[in-house]
Amino acid sequence: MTQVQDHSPTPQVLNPPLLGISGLNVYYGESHILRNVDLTVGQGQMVCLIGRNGVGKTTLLKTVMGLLSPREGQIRFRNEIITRKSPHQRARMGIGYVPQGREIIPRVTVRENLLLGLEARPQGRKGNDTIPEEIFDLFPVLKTMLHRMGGDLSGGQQQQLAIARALMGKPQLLVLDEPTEGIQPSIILEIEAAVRGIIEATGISVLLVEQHLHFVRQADRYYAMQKGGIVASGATKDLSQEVIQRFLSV
Ligand SMILES: Nc1ncnc2c1ncn2[C@@H]1O[C@H](COP(=O)(O)OP(=O)(O)OP(=O)(O)O)[C@@H](O)[C@H]1O
Repeated sequence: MTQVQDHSPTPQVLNPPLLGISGLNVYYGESHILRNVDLTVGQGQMVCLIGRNGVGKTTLLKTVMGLLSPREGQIRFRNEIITRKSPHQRARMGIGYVPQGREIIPRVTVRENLLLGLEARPQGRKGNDTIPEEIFDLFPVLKTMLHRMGGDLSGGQQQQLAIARALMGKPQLLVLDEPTEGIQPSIILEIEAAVRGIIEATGISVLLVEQHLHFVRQADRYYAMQKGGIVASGATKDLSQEVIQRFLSV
């Protein structure tokens, strides 16, 4: 397997990473899915995980969120070992998650979907919670739809709602699983711009699974997966045609 040379400074040298994954091995039953995965996300960094279908990208994100338990390895967040913490604990520590398929609740309003995101705050929800204006600055379309049912929104609008809901918990790390899957090209650009806008406005970090090259290029660094292992990594500005052709379906 070719290893792509990584000449960018490792984030650990500059700062302790916000998220540090080492030696992760994850199984579904006896199927060995993730193999010795190491990955870091620095403070304020956007990191993109690329790879073909079925290589284990979603499995890795689910393990970061605590939805799957690794057989071996360690996950650190803000310098604390979180490998055995529950998804709920991780959310309250500051990891926001937008799963593949978005998981918008169809029969409650957009407003209520957004307020559910407050459950991830350490103090949970109060009776008189409101939606901060910054959410609508990032996703103006949601302001006009607050009283619509979540299920009545288009795919692109639901994706924006899912990201906005995750931001309601004020995460330090936002984990996004293929936010542009099944979404029309003009809306992909809006989502891309919003994710960049979130990083610029809040300084949070992003770990993202993505297939669209234009979006991948917005990230600072990439990790490429094959058969459950990381086989290449580096700065996205150095993404070669070879890596693009091997790991992205462009
Ligand atoms: N619940 C499950 N039980 C058993 N095997 C599973 C389960 N979910 C996923 N797998 C297998 O684990 C492997 C990795 O799947 P995963 O969804 O992590 O891949 P992926 O890279 O995210 O792909 P995609 O882009 O298609 O979502 C695949 O071989 C898949 O068939």
